[in-house]
Amino acid sequence: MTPSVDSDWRWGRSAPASSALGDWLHEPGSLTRRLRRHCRHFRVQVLSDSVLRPLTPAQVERLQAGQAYCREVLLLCDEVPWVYASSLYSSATQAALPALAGLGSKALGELMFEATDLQRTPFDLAELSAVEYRRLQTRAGFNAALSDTLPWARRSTLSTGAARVLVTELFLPASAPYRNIV
Ligand SMILES: C=C(O[C@@H]1C=C(C(=O)O)C=C[C@H]1O)C(=O)O
Repeated sequence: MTPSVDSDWRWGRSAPASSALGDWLHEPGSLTRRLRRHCRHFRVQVLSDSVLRPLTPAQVERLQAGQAYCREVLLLCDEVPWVYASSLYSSATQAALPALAGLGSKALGELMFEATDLQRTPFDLAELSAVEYRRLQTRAGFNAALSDTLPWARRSTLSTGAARVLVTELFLPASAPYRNIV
């Protein structure tokens, strides 16, 4: 696997103030839990769950050293893709949180947000260009047509005990933030 493409997105953006988009991008709780409130049927589609190599220097810095695993999913609301998410974690995290290996179609958040000591770093935001979005779709193997607004992503590191997971979430064009739904 090549390093995850989100490492070269233009991070560090500020979300539009007092907007539905800003509200979703800064959701501190489980995104899965919030999405479920808007869907009759919610599901996780696993796109890939594999060993990632080589790591980019930025990823080595944010993760513990050693081998890294990358899980990529789509979160679907009533069969419409609303979020693309990638989760990067090291072999040390895999050892500290063995349930990560067998997640399958269970949402990562339903595991991580059970932890009473869960901590989250501040959100880093990016607005993707049409080229970056198309490149991600091609590599990750999903199709969710762009609309008239460019999609926004957030990333932060979730940690519990010795486990730490770098979670990147991209709100896809059909999702609530772009339809002024909170
Ligand atoms: C971290 C969460 O889990 C969600 C589900 C994910 C998965 O199943 O891989 C990844 C990122 C999140 O969008 C959450 O619910 O906040």
